[in-house]
Amino acid sequence: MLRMVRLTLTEDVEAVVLIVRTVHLSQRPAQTSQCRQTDSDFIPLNEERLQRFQKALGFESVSRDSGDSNTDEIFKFGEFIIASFPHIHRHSPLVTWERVNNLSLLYHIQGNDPSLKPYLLMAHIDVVPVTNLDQWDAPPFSGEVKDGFIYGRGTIDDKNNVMGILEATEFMLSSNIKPKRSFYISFGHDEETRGNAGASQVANLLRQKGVKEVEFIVDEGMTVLEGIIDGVAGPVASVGVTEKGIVLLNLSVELPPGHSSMPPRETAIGILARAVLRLEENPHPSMLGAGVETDMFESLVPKMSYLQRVVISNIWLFRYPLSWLLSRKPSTNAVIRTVTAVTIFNSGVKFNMIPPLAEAKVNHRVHPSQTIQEVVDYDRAVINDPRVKIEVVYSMEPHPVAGHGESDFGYQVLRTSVRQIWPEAVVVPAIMVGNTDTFNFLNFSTNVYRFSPTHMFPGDPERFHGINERMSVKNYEQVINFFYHLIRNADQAGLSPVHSAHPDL
Ligand SMILES: CCCCCCCC/C=C\CCCCCCCC(=O)N[C@@H](Cc1ccccc1)C(=O)O
Ligand SMILES: [Zn+2]
Ligand SMILES: [Zn+2]
Repeated sequence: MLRMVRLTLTEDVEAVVLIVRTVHLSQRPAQTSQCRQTDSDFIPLNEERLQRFQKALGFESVSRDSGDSNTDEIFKFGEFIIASFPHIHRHSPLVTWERVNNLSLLYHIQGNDPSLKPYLLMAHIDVVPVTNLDQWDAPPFSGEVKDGFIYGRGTIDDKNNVMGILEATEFMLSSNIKPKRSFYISFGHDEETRGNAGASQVANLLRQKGVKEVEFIVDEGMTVLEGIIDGVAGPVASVGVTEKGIVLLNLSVELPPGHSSMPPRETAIGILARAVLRLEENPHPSMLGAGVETDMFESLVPKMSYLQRVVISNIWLFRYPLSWLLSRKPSTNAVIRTVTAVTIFNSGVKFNMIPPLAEAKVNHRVHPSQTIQEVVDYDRAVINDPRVKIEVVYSMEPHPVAGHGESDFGYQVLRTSVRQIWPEAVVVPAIMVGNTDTFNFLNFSTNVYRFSPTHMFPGDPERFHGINERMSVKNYEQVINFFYHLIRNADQAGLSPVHSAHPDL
């Protein structure tokens, strides 16, 4: 249906008559949720639980490169997990668990209703290395609490999710609560190198066990964002319903070496530098309006002003100014286009020698509305220099889009659980801008969600793989309770009105 709307855009600009799509987004029903109101609804972050998280952060379970990781520390972290959660690992008859490939972990928690399809919770136990040690406000493997924040590599990627899932499951089992729906937990040990020794082996093992399908999958991913999307106040829980593809390119230029006193007009370094500059100066086009990000912006409408609503309801019309606005911040830019990061640049042998070879590594994260081939073709056209050799070292197409409607059970379980922890949050489908271990499990379900219950404010996205990775003590309590609610909600057949899990949350 179409209607005419008269708008005043600014005081200087005459009122403009626009034909706009009628989207009564402001009148959409409030999102609903449910929660039991009993003592067993809330898991307090007592000293014991906080200390367990701090100890988990103490393990230097670092993955540097494929085949180059601190396997001793990863193993010890696994031992710590096994020793710290007695109901999961020893007392409960509902749980079976095993080490996979020595370092990863797989659990099965038996529900009492075999007619319900199980689901899968995922996280990873490895972390990326630490850099810029002198700029950390607390040592990165200390788990030190400073001004209400727990510091350490892994606090947001991904020991928060590992420990949150374990605390929630342990609490449930120790409270003698038996789930109706069975679930699996997979903790991979090489996510940070995209290796095939961790989650990929867990997936193989599940297949060997005869598991063909799960109801839904939740892995690390997008987060609860506050103050990060310009013009949107309050928390926005962005749930990755798809994941960007990835292309790793090797660019190289080979030219004959020689004496630096008689240099050629161009060197391999100069040619490659120009190619890299062209890539940076010609970003891939905005895909705004072509996919999930449209659903995301439309779901944000309850948090928007009238003018913003008009813009969002008519992305087809405001695509260019909106793309320009979103492009200004790396975090929002990542949502609307394929991004390009030149991550490694190598060349040169000696001060007085013309280099025989220059190489650069380019890392693209591919928007779900594009294909790997389109990205490589675009790069080739932009570089426009046959002397630059372009090789695809690794690639993965963007993931399919998971259901995110009213009748998509997994999405509704997530949405309900988020609203119990953050009652004022709007839950929106989003594109996961980084990559996860879920690619190993895409054959098990079309309902794959990438979401971490991490509450992020401006400046926080940079902490991923960065300096001063941290999580507030309050947020860690929310993480535990989010997973606890998720496990309980997965047992519910339907949805009913929202209330928060605990007055303090
Ligand atoms: C309008 C919406 C605004 C969106 C703002 C986004 C704010 C940031 C929130 C979440 C970002 C999540 C990104 C973190 C990714 C974590 C997982 C990870 O690090 N995976 C690795 C996997 C990998 C890939 C290639 C080689 C080795 C490992 C990654 O993606 O780099
Ligand atoms: Zn991660
Ligand atoms: Zn990571």
